[in-house]
Amino acid sequence: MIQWTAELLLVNNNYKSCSFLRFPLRRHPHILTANPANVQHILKTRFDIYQKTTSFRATHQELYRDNLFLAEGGQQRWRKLRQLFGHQVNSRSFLKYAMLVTENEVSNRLLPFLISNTAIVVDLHDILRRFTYDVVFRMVLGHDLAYLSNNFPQTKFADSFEYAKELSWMRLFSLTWKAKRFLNMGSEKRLGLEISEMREFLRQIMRRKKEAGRRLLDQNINDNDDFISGLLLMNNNNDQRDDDDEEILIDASINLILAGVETLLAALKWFFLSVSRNPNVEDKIVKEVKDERKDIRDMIYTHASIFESMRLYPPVPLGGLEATQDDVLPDGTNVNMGTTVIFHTYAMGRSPELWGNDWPEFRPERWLKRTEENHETFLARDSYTYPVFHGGPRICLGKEIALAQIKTVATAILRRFHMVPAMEEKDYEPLYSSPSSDGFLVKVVHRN
Ligand code: HEM
Repeated sequence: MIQWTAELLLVNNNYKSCSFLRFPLRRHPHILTANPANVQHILKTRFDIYQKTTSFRATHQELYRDNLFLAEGGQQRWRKLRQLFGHQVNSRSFLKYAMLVTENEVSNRLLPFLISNTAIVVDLHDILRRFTYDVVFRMVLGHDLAYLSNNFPQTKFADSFEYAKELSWMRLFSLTWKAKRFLNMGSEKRLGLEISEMREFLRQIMRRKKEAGRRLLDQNINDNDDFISGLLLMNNNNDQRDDDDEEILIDASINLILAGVETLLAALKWFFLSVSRNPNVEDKIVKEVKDERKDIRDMIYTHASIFESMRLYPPVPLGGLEATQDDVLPDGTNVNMGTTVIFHTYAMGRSPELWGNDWPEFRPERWLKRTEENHETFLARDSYTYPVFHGGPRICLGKEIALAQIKTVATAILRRFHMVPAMEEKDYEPLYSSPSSDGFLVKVVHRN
């Protein structure tokens, strides 16, 4: 679906929006676009009249509930939640904590795991999936899931989380989900059970956090700067919190875990895949990350390579927003109220008009420029030409953290290991952490 809609846009319709794509049996028409001016229009200029789609909100209501992701942009509730999340996510203590957790998980779990599994074929997708759960869960709740380990443990939370996500998505393609929900049967019954399990797991952690009076959950690391502890701290009367507050904190955790796990996993997975397919790029990254004089922030070639892999393989390939009023896009396309405008991030990353005829090449150099003093610097693009992290008032809140985390993992791994793909090239598959994913098989080889 991602590939053929991208071709539809880039090959048949070139640069214009196409409004003929109507999904059968759906009441609302969809417009596809790969035009940065249109993207800027819906994400920023007319932000107030473009909302999360009615179908997405209906199908994902039980999973996200009335929290940041589904709250309508422009409305008071979203603004309040955005401010609350933003205050916490962008605080210095949280950033520091997020990086401490990432470094800790890399050195204590990921690297030892890879060391004990060198020279055999492993599924990097599964390893990174477990790793990202551990990192994000700890960042959000200060709790150690211990999901990445040599005995590949099951974790009820991750299983329920992934089923709940998949079943919510499947509703978009089902004509009978509302009837099944009413009758509480089949996939709807299962969805209800998985969400309850997930929430109960989080509820127990919340209670332990409160009971412990925010004592450290993990003695190895200062685990009280996590996202939820920060929110609890904002309210001095923790003990007075009632069950409603507890449910809101559970909603907030689910929203942040959903935002972080899949995207980080997809970004890491496709980064390693792209690098392993491009030995010239890998050599340059290795040279940079092995240079002991360089701080991680100065590793701009690695930084550029991360942006380049997300250009070709964006963790979130499409963004769709529904018009709440009639409108006209900058390229002249009429948008009737109720129409969903989909901006195609994946297609945009493959557009010759935006990236030149060498767009299929994995070439981090396109993100670098030389200054007059002959220094190489990073050449950023605006977030409407490169909407990988969304753009406008609703831009990804975790962008800076995510980039620092990807860089930390990338440098730690590539400094020591070379990943040799042990499977045929596969197509881009945007179901990032689906339990049914057939993985990314590699042989982990020690450098030197
Ligand atoms: C490479 C990694 C990441 C990418 C590519 C990414 C991309 C995105 C995108 C495209 C959106 C908009 C989604 C939508 O509204 O439909 C978004 C929103 C968001 N992201 Fe990220 N994200 C990443 C990592 C993270 C991480 C690690 C966190 C958590 C710390 C995070 C937190 C959020 C939040 C809270 C929102 C919702 C913002 C709002 O609705 O106001 N993201 N992200």
